[in-house]
Amino acid sequence: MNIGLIAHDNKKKLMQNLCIAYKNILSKHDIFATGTTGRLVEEVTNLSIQKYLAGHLGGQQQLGSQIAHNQIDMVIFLRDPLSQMQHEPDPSSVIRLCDIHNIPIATNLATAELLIKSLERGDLEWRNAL
Ligand SMILES: O=C(CO)COP(=O)(O)O
Repeated sequence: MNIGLIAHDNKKKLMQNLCIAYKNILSKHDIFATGTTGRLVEEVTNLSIQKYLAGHLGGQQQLGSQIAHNQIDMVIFLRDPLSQMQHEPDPSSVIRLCDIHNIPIATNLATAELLIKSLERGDLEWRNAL
């Protein structure tokens, strides 16, 4: 499965901890991430991550483009609903593209954990048949 990761600045530590906790599952999949999120996760997990540009420099659009081509099977977008920075792109375009292609997307920790566990159970295998 191809997994997309992106986190607003205030959620990057949470993304690092999530990826540490589920490193063994994530390591069996191909991970794509916006630049800073990807670098920070790599630093703490040694996972190999294909990194886009930084989110505000076009990385979010690069991820969106892959989603638009239905090439991403699951997205974890840990967004900050309370204090999103001015330079941080709005998540709505990514969420919209996921909804167009029926791609599972988690925007908070609870759903992210459910999705990662579902990966391990093979619940998303139907995406291979697309
Ligand atoms: O901008 C982002 C979320 O809006 C994420 O991009 P970075 O991972 O490069 O910080």
